[in-house]
Amino acid sequence: MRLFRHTADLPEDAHGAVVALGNFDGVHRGHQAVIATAQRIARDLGAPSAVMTFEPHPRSVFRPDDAPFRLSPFRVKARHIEALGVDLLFVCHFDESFLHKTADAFIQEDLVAGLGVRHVVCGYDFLFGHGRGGDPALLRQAGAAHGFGVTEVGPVSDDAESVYSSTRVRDALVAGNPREAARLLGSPWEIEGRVEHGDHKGRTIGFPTANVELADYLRPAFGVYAVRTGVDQGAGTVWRNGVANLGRRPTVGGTVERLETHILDFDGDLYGQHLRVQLIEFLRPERKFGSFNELKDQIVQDAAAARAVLAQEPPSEG
Ligand SMILES: Cc1cc2nc3c(=O)[nH]c(=O)nc-3n(C[C@H](O)[C@H](O)[C@H](O)COP(=O)(O)O)c2cc1C
Ligand SMILES: Nc1ncnc2c1ncn2[C@@H]1O[C@H](COP(=O)(O)OP(=O)(O)O)[C@@H](O)[C@H]1O
Repeated sequence: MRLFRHTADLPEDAHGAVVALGNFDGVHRGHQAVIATAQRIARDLGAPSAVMTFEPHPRSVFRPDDAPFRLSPFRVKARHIEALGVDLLFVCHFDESFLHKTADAFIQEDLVAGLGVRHVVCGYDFLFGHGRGGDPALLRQAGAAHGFGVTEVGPVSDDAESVYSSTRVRDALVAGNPREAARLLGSPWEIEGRVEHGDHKGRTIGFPTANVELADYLRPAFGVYAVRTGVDQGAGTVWRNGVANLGRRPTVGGTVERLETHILDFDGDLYGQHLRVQLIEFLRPERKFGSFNELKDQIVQDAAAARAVLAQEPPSEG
């Protein structure tokens, strides 16, 4: 997959694509249906398949005071989209000037003059342009005038006939239900980040933890999870079982919200490395213990519980 952070001066072979448009936060099953539709049409037309997305997420520009809500920061979103087999990824920088661009100007400048789109695919509820003035009907009109096709993908639902949405995934995670989130996403939800130094206390109780800041990530239910950890190593990602605490660590007077993972049956230096942590099952809420020793006894039990849960899980992929 080739990545472009602009829509002007594209190489000739990046023109004329079939482009799926959207924010695609989480790249859940509904998003995957939109992207798959673009890929199918691209195959039929013999054109490249593409995704156009917006970064930072428009909501963080419109409502900067909202609590963190991201399911997939850009790096993770791009990895998911690449894994689907998309040829081109276009990222529009969603800044003040982009925010003021009208829907017509976006179509004219970015889709037509910039990308020379062959066909555009979007979800039924896709709104774009200043004041959310653009919708699929406007795209269809513009397509007829400029000579590109438009396909609107209707709501995609699960067995319970509920429409897949990023909000549903967020609600499941906040409710401490990572299995439901994984069902909606098609794979376990994960947090990814660089391993940072903590207080170096974990190793003194036999449970060193690789610490990752939560940054812009949505805050799921605080507590202890059975997890899979992934480290990129040349040929691919090596997945290992782990047990993690997500929260503030009230026992040691912690204030920063972070994810701390103890990797089972592992000993190695992870500082500075990129760690992927998939939340598989919620084991218990975070608690304030009377002493560090009491916490240690609980962690021994948490590790055993995680081991039992993960022994039943299929291997992680990707
Ligand atoms: C499985 C597990 C469960 C944990 N549960 C809690 C908890 O319930 N409450 C809490 O305050 N800290 C909890 N912690 C966090 C520990 O306080 C933390 O790992 C310890 O302070 C070491 O921190 P360090 O990485 O900065 O050395 C947990 C850690 C792990 C690995
Ligand atoms: N099984 C393991 N799980 C997680 N980290 C481990 C493990 N074994 C060794 N480490 C290393 O130890 C570090 C964590 O040790 P710890 O004493 O908790 O210090 P810190 O407070 O800096 O996290 C990790 O960042 C990693 O480099």
